Amino acid sequence: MGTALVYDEEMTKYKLLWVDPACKIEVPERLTVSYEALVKNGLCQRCVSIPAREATEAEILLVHSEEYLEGVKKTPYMTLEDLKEFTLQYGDVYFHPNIYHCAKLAVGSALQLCDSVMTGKVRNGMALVRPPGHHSMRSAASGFCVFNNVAIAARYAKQKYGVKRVLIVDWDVHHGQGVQYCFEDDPSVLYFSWHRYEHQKFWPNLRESDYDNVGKEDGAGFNINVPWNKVGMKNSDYLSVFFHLLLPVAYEFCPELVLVCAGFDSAIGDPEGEMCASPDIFAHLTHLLMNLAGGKLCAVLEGGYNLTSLPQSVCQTVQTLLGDPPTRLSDLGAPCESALESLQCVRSAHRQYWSCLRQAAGLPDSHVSAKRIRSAGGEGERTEVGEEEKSAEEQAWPEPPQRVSPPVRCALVLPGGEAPPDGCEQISSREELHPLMLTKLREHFQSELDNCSALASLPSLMTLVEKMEKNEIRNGLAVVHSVTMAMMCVLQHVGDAPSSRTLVVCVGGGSVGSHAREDGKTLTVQISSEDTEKPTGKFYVPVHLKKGCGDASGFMQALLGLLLPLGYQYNPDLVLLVQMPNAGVCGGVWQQLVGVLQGFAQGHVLVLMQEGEQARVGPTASTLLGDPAPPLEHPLQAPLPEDVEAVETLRSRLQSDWSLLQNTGESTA
Ligand SMILES: COCC(O)(O)CCCCCNCCCN
Ligand SMILES: [Zn+2]
Repeated sequence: MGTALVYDEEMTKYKLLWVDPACKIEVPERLTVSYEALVKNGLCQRCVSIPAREATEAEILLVHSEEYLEGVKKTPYMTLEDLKEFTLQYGDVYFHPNIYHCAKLAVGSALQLCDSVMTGKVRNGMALVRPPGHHSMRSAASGFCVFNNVAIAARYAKQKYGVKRVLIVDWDVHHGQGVQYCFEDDPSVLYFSWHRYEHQKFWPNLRESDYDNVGKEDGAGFNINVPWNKVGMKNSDYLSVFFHLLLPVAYEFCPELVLVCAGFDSAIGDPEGEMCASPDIFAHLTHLLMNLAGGKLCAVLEGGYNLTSLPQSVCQTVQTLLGDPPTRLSDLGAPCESALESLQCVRSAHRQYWSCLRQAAGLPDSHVSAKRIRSAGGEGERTEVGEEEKSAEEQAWPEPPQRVSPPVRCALVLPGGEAPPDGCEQISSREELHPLMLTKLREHFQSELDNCSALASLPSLMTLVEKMEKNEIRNGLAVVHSVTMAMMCVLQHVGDAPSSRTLVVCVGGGSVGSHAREDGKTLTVQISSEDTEKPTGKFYVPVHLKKGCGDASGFMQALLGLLLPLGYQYNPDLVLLVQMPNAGVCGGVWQQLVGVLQGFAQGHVLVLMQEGEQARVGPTASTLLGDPAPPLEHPLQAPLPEDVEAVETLRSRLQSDWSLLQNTGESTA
């Protein structure tokens, strides 16, 4: 299934007609440079083009009041003076004779996108629209917004398709107060927003944009505000909030549709955000949301005012929606102190609503200290010399690297005679194993080697690895006689390269062999129900879950809160995912794991399975081919206290080596 792109150049045909410093950044060129970049990068042509349409009045009234609509309806016929007069009643917004028409097209574009995804015409998509929407309220325009495109789309999806749970992720750098007001008492719509806040000193300067606004009445817990109290937030700050807050809650919420208020003023260079995240961060934010809701994701443009970083960010988002592998993010450091304080405040404010946030017993309740932080204005900040002097416009950043999709997406090594699933290539080679490799294997696997079939698939496996190294193949799956033998072969082969870094993920118990050396060429994370005898080290992380991989919530907690931060910070060039014999991992979680891991190493994921576990070849191959993992069962049970304890213990032990594991501020230590 494809990716929809909804765009109509009519929405470029309105602009600011008078002097207003607050509004001059919202220009038609925002849309044209974004669309032209999609065309230039050949992305537009790969999308399914869906026409915009005008929203009907009934659709607009899903969110807005009659009197507000009646007022806006008059603007096409207003003189310039009347338009100015009409505008004065609202904040940081302007009207134009054609803006009502464009606002209806913006809503209609979001609804067209929604229809295309909900009817299965496409898997996901993006609507490039203006005027944006997330600030507009039931009876008021605000912040360049006239109608609340995404809020209307959420109500529309619930009404027309009976969607029971909608997740709205607002990564725009401003708080979408219009969306918050719309759904704050509604438990069927989970609204998540991060936003520049600076202790209420930043627009729209609302007390209710702070982290302690968790929603009201039945909606308590379903409104998540992450205030950025400092500018200069980076990729690691954004990813930390995804790993330690948004993703665990999103998986527990188990949405049937994901809507993104895709504002790109949170990227580097933007005059509004003054943040420092690179445009390719949106490739990863999109990727991390794509396995929710069976992949049903609708991204609707909100803000973004730097005409260089905006199109780059739009292209990064669309390219991920199309299934291209995200770029590798290098030198991800620790989240900054201010981000950690905000993260900790939000987690503690929401702990009572989400079982995934239930911390290990006994950890200090950080709420009180957070109050102190808020009043004190949060000292102790990122003070790289020189960053302050540069204005947003003066910021420089590298063009995001090309994201090339290898000619073959997925290749399989299967036991003799088996046919590969549709869409996959099969690899079988008759070459002999390299003598040195044979010697190495004899050292460790004398007994197995007597069984001649033990070596059968290894030459093919080596060929597969070589093709991945040459980027001829993106990912692969091998069904072998012995996964530990195959693992050693692969690591022996890739280990020769000087700078190779392999993330080894072992699902299930059993010895992972001596490869887990401490030279940094591998980082092994083993998730199982066994207490492995190997001690935890910086490069060997045994995650002991009471029910091993059989318990979805424990596994997801380990995946999101441990494996993802470790993997992103390690930044491997290959991911080796090993299903140990009799791992007992439940299907849904396995496919989530296969899906999420493809965000690393430009998608170079190699899955090893043992003969006899063939049942999983089909589902694994479909996820490797880019099909979204099916949703986990709803509701996700609360993680076992022992599992919470185990993950927390590992995090506190490892976070000095792996700072992306941090999710609490020092200030409460
Ligand atoms: C949904 O609209 C997208 C948006 O969130 O980017 C709108 C921002 C309005 C910003 C209003 N203050 C501007 C002050 C000028 N420095
Ligand atoms: Zn914004």
